[in-house]
Amino acid sequence: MTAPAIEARGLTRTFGAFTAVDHITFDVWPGEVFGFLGANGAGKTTAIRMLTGLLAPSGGEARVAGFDVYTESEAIKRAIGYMSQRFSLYDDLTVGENVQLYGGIYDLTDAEIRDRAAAMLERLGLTAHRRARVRDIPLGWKQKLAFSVALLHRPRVVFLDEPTSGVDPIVRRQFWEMIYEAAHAGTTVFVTTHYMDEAEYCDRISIMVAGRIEACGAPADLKREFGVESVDELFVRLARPAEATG
Ligand SMILES: Nc1ncnc2c1ncn2[C@@H]1O[C@H](COP(=O)(O)OP(=O)(O)OP(=O)(O)O)[C@@H](O)[C@H]1O
Repeated sequence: MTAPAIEARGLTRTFGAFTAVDHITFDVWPGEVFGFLGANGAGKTTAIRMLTGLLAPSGGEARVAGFDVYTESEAIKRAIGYMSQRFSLYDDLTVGENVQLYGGIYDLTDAEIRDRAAAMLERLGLTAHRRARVRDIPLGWKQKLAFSVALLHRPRVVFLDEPTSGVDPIVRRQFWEMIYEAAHAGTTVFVTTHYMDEAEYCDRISIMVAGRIEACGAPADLKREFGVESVDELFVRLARPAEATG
C-alpha cells in the first residue's frame, strides 16, 4: 500500500497553558489536494509550522514525505515546498533574482535553475518582467510566482497557507489551475483557505475548530453526512455554532 504523504497522529502544540493544536489526526495521500480549513486562530498555521519542521510539537506524531517531524526536520524542509501567509518572496529583489535565490537554497545546479526559471517565467507570462522588482508587480502575479518558486525543486509535498488571500476571482481561478496541474504531476498539495468555493475544489478537506479537527472527508461526503448544501454551510455550523443558531 502507498504510504501517506502526510500523516499526523494526535499532533499537539501548546503555548503555555493554551492549546493551539489539540490532538489532530489525519492522513494526506500522494497527489491529493487537501484543504485545511478553520476560522482565524483555529490553529492552522501552527499545524503547518509543525508539519514543515519549523516548530517542535508538544506531543503526538507526524511524518511528512516519510520523514519524522521530531528527528528529520531538515530532510522535511528539503522534501517540501512552503508558501507562507507572508510572502516567501523578497520584495527588493527582482523576479529573476528571487528565482535564483530559491534555486540556490534548494541546491539546484546553475543549469537547473536557468532551465526551470526560463520555463516557469514563460508559463507565468513573466519573461518580459524578469528584471522587475517583486514589489512592483501585481499581487496576483506575486502569488503565482511564489507558488511556482515553492515548486522549483519539485517537492513531493507543497504547503500553501492562504495562497489566494486578497486576489480577484479570475486570479484565484488561475491559481487553482496551477494547483491542479501540480497535483496531477504527483505533488501533494496541503492548502489553507478562507474561501469556501475553493474548499469545494479540494479532494478532501478538514475543518478545524479551536485546535481540533471536527470534520474530515471529501466535500460531497461531508455535505451528505452533515445534511448541508455547501461547505460554507458546514463551516458555519461547525466553526461558528453560536452564529449558526443565533
Ligand atoms: N507563538 C505563539 N505564542 C502564543 N500563542 C500563539 C503562538 N502562535 C500562535 N498562537 C495562538 O495559537 C492560536 C492559533 O493560531 P494560528 O496562527 O495557528 O491560527 P490560524 O488558524 O492559522 O489563524 P489565521 O487564519 O488567523 O492565520 C491563536 O490563538 C494564536 O494566538
